[in-house]
Amino acid sequence: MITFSVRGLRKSYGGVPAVREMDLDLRPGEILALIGPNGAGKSTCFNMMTGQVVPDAGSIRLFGRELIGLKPRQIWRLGVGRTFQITATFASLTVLENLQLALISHHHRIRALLARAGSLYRDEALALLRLVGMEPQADRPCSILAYGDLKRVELALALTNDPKLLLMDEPTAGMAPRERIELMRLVARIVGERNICMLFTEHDMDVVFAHATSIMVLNRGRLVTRGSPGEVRDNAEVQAIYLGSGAVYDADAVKGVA
Ligand SMILES: Nc1ncnc2c1ncn2[C@@H]1O[C@H](COP(=O)(O)OP(=O)(O)OP(=O)(O)O)[C@@H](O)[C@H]1O
Repeated sequence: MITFSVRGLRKSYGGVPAVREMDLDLRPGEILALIGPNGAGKSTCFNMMTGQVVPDAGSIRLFGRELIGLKPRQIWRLGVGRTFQITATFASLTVLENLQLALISHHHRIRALLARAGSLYRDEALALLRLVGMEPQADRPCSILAYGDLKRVELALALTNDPKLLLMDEPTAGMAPRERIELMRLVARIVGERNICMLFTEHDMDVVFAHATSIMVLNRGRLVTRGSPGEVRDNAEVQAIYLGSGAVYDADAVKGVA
């Protein structure tokens, strides 16, 4: 069964192609890394999938339903969850309140918010915080959280719409190596348990090769290759792109992956 499929996706800015003819399929349980040097087109792909950028051509389907033409909010409601490179929580609200707010929005209950704010979706919010290991910090303001903890709150926020596809834009950026491993293990567990699929961009090759089940490489808007971590590691064009771009491509990062 295919959860998410993209065909012939294209986007140019001022006549300059940012993404040319992108195709991909995602199945439940799959964790696909979208990698490539700066300017390869990764963010543009992401933004088209979430409805923030309108493609010039192509098709983006979730369970066969066309997403192009829908507003970001409609796409979110259909089950595409997203985290951002920059953490996007309300700093003055507590961890629990942030989760409740997202759940209130998901259940179309913003108007009821003023009347019964404190108790709305509290149990559901606590369950999601438990899932990401943040329940003990539920009552702390987000502004005083450690960065890694904030990323886990963000992951919980991305799960409030019960996503079938989770999009994560550089999920581990700014995190310490140990925190990166922990976050990605948590994500992999959630993807497995909920039988959903995940697509992520990432500059850290340690994270990509350790956690992706498949990898897609873009360069200047063009698909270079797609395959298992082992296949991508051995691809001569991929090695040339990374060595030529000056981007970090640490051969040790992929040792033992085949
Ligand atoms: N809003 C925009 N207007 C004009 N050009 C854009 C716009 N957004 C992206 N581009 C161009 O499209 C190309 C792809 O950019 P994109 O941000 O998708 O790449 P990326 O792979 O995400 O890069 P990075 O790793 O640096 O985030 C680049 O040449 C970029 O300059």
